[in-house]
Amino acid sequence: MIEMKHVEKSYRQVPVLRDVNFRIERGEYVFLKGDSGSGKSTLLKILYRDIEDYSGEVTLDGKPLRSLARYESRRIAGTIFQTFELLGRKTVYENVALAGEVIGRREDEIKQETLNLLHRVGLSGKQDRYPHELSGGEQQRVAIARALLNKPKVLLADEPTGNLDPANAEKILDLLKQLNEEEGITMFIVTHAEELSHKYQARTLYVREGRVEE
Ligand SMILES: Nc1ncnc2c1ncn2[C@@H]1O[C@H](COP(=O)(O)OP(=O)(O)OP(=O)(O)O)[C@@H](O)[C@H]1O
Repeated sequence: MIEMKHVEKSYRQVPVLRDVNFRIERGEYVFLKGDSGSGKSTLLKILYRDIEDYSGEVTLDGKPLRSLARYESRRIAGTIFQTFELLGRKTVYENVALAGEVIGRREDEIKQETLNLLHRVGLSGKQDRYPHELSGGEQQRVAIARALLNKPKVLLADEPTGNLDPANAEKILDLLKQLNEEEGITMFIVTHAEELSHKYQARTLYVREGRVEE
């Protein structure tokens, strides 16, 4: 589902990723760890097409990443972030539905799926609230619903629990695990939450000295 071969990335001649090689199969639930500044976000940014100037080969869903248009790869791989990235002037419902509107999906379909997803992530009844009227954990649930609206095969999560207290962090990781098991969505999660991630006995990759190790 995700593969990197000999991936290298430098910022102004300073190498961050030196020779990254790994493979994640469809349906896996994988954590990505590493020291601060080791290159975890950089690696994820390559996958969600925020960084295009790297060398090496990246494959997403069996296709070379470079052969896919950005919008195609972003439909295959949804994203969530530490900072949630919700639109403050839009309601919960609108934040999620917008993901369908921008790619021109039918309104009735968007409505049904948005409501289903909000229920799925535990936010039924909060659809008309604004992000600032929600807890951090709830905001991250909105972001998860938004990321899932267009049925991605992979969810790329950059520190999804970084702004949450331990109890809410655990609930978010539980939800991601549930979505992985029940919907078969491949999960690739950057996390520092050491004590929490042990609970899942998940495969863990480490970025060390510009390489990825098991
Ligand atoms: N746009 C940029 N320009 C120059 N250097 C950058 C840029 N983005 C990141 N870096 C540097 O690249 C290195 C890797 O950064 P990256 O954000 O990928 O690390 P990280 O492992 O995600 O760190 P953290 O755990 O602190 O979020 C760091 O030394 C960082 O300072």
